[in-house]
Amino acid sequence: MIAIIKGGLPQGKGKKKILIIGAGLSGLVAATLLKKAGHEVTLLEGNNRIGGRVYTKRSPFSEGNYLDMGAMRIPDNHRLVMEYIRKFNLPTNPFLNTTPYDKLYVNGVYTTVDEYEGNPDILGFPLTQSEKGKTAEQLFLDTTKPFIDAYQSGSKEERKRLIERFSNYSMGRFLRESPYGNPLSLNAIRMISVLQGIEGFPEFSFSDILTDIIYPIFRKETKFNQITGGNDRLPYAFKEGLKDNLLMNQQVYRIVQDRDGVEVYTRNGKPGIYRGDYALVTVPFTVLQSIEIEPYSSISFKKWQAITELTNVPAVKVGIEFKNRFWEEMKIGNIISDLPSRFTYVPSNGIGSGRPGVLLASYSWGQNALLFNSMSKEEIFANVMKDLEKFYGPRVYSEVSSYAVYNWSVNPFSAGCFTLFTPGQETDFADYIQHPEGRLHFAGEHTSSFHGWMEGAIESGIRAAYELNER
Ligand SMILES: Cc1cc2nc3c(=O)[nH]c(=O)nc-3n(C[C@H](O)[C@H](O)[C@H](O)COP(=O)(O)OP(=O)(O)OC[C@H]3O[C@@H](n4cnc5c(N)ncnc54)[C@H](O)[C@@H]3O)c2cc1C
Ligand SMILES: O=C(O)C(=O)Cc1ccccc1
Repeated sequence: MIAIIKGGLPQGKGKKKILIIGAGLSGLVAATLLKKAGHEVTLLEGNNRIGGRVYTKRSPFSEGNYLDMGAMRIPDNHRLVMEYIRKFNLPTNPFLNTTPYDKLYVNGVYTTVDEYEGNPDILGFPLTQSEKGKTAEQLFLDTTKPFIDAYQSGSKEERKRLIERFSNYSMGRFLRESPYGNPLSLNAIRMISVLQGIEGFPEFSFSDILTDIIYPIFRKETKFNQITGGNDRLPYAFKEGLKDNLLMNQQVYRIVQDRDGVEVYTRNGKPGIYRGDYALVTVPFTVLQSIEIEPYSSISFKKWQAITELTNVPAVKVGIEFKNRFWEEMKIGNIISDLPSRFTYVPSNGIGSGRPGVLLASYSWGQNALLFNSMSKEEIFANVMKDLEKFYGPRVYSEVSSYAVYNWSVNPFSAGCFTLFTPGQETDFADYIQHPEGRLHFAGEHTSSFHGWMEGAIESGIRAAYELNER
């Protein structure tokens, strides 16, 4: 795939007219590759911006300040993302996924991560004798390390069998039943859920949570980057090469395919009908549920099941700009809490600049994010500020200058944040998610092996472009 990013698709089997639905990263990658391979590409974007779930918010923050409301961190082993960043010569800086000053606010106890790691019982989780003195990570590894070791050292086939063996396990069930031994108490599982960030979706697939979240995000060795100036500079880097192919504000509501081609119907502004030989659907399946696809029988039973059942978990981000970067002088880094704000991240850009800074004041996902569905943006802001006062004191009220809230569940163009399997889905219909159906092809992070990452979106865009080029 790196070779395709560098050198383009191999020679195809004749020029085709290809309609691409969605100008998120997967659609932009596929459109760029197919256009370069000589095909006639039309990219239909329903929103008034490109990038989809790569969304950098600059307003209402002061000049030069921003917050990545969607994709914010890029693991340094996400080779496809890093290759495109190199290709477009985009500047990057380290993303502070952890800092030496990180803190915890859990069970009413406010302490540093260092203090907690030196004495985990400081958080007051009522653990059994054998669990006392262990961190959440140690307790988690006690029960999962045999799986992680087997998965890491296994061949592709062995990994597949391992995933199949535990396909019906949620993270919660795996930790409760501890199939490799070392059963945990429910209080230990609570400690793991809060501190390993899975409190929001313990009943989702054990293997998906492990490979998509715990392993990449909470493993200390993983280093992260971000694009300086905002991660949306990556999708916008594709725009120049697609300006004659990209149609904005074209929300697709109907797709009709027949033996000779595909017709795509859009509304917004001027309604449109677009005809092509093939169509690439990159929208999340949650959104695809509201798009008519005809004839119904042109889509297989398992694909319809995947479209209907695949989950796009909730997520809410709250960015608050403060006049001074008081967290720097107070030496307070990122914070994990069991309060509604859940995760707080200090900005990784403008460190030491003395300029106003935008705190990712709250990042919640799964069930934790659902809490905010019941609140107005003003109420969400007030709730998060209440939490921040516990971390930094009442100065937060005099220092605040602006804020922005983004609830991905109410975004009509994603209806959620990222895909996670529920138990059993991986073996039931995972193979059908990316399968072409007649003249319709499918891309997007949900069709990839990196659910919830830009890497997955890019991987799927390249895979789908290759498929279409070969038809
Ligand atoms: C809160 C959050 C945090 C994240 N954090 C990270 C992270 O730190 N690192 C990371 O690598 N990834 C992260 N991700 C995931 C990453 O953003 C996604 O995996 C990736 O951007 C998905 O790209 P995509 O092309 O698959 O889908 P999308 O970006 O969703 O693109 C789909 C496009 O289709 C358009 N569309 C939808 N419906 C229609 C319609 N009916 N007609 C026409 N167009 C339509 C949408 O507007 C959108 O532009 C995060 C995502 C979220 C939401
Ligand atoms: O880094 C993040 O914040 C993400 O959203 C990545 C991610 C991917 C899959 C599940 C949860 C989070």
